[in-house]
Amino acid sequence: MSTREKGTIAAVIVAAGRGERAGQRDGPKQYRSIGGRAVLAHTITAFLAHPLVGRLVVAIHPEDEELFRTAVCDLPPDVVIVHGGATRQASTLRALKALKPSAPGAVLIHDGVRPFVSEGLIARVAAAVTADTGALPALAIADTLKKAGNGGIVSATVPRNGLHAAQTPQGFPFAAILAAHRQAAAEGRDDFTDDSAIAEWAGLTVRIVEGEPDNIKLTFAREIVMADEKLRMNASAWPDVRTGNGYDVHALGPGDHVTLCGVDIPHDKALVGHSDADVGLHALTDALLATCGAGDIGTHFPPSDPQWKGAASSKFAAHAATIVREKGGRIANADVTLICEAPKIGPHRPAMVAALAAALGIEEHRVSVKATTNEKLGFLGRGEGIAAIATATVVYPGSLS
Ligand SMILES: Nc1ccn([C@@H]2O[C@H](COP(=O)(O)OP(=O)(O)OP(=O)(O)O)[C@@H](O)[C@H]2O)c(=O)n1
Ligand SMILES: C[C@](O)(CO)[C@H](O)COP(=O)(O)O
Repeated sequence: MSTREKGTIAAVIVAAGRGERAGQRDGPKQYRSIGGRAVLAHTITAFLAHPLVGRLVVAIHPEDEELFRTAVCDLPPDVVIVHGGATRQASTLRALKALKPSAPGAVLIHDGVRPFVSEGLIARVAAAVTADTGALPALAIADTLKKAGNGGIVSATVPRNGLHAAQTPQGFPFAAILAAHRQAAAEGRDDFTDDSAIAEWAGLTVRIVEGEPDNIKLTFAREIVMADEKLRMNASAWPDVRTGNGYDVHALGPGDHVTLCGVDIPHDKALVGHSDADVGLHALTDALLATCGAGDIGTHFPPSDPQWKGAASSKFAAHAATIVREKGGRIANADVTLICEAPKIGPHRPAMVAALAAALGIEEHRVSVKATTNEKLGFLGRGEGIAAIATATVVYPGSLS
């Protein structure tokens, strides 16, 4: 058993198959919707949200680029996408090669079509990988096993003692599994249905850890239907939707432009602040952090820290969005209201929406920017400053603790 630090394990998700056994009328199974999201989006979220997982590589089919972009639209930029090969084995090797430059100590290899992988299972497999041992989650066979001959006639009852059904994620010391895959490819072996089989063939010890009955592989159409029903039932039982709000104000001083919601607008004054003083992005950063009790902007970017002097505030909002995602959250809506007498916000609204969506890694239809004056009342009305309020709505899986 090994103790692992946060973010030190790499993961490969193979999702380049054609899903022939599930039927292809509705497209490849990894992009079919279960509980309102693509199967693969659920799987990727489970790994991105896991504290131990640092690097992530996803193997997709070259023809699925568009499907992938639509299904998994808020992917952090450091996730690597590779094109898979003709077999699961070939797809895995391509993904492992993409990980080589980052030289992780250990890697978990998972089927894109096992969307119910749990945080506990990922942790259990990761903990069982050592410098010279792989780890395989598996369940002891519960049914009596029959061998059938011609015409479905039973030819033998196979003793089930010691037999297990293999699951993923399977974990390995990275260099050893990459070498084993390379050796298998060099020797023309393309018949391995899982990575443990390749490791075993190459002489690496693989230890079984307890798998999970819920961690099913969606192989046939009926399993996709059942997965959808299960998620819909869970969601109607308790959707964990959280809202957070934020407020910020900065004084106006000498200058020739203001930066609001990521957009530079010519003005006869400038906002005064340690960073670029973008009140819209500051309020939104606080709103996002508030959805998961992660403090406020000052907790993460103290004004006393010289590295944030003049910083683009999009960095702050992007960091808050990463924290939300690490906790498994999906940003459903981000809403900012700017309060000022001038400059006029309307003409810049589309650019602001685009800038906020890009900073948070979400679609533009989830972003709203509004503006109002303060009816010439108070310090805002006298043009001494600009304020912003923001509301963020985030959907977290299960109950956030
Ligand atoms: N050339 C391939 C074949 C499979 N896979 C992935 O390996 C996992 C194994 O699941 P499986 O049910 O075998 O997927 P398919 O090969 O797509 O299914 P089928 O055999 O029914 O066509 C899936 O996530 C699949 O996308 C892959 O990345 N590249
Ligand atoms: C890797 C795997 O999911 C472990 O159970 C399985 O071996 C994939 O095999 P399949 O033949 O492609 O279903």
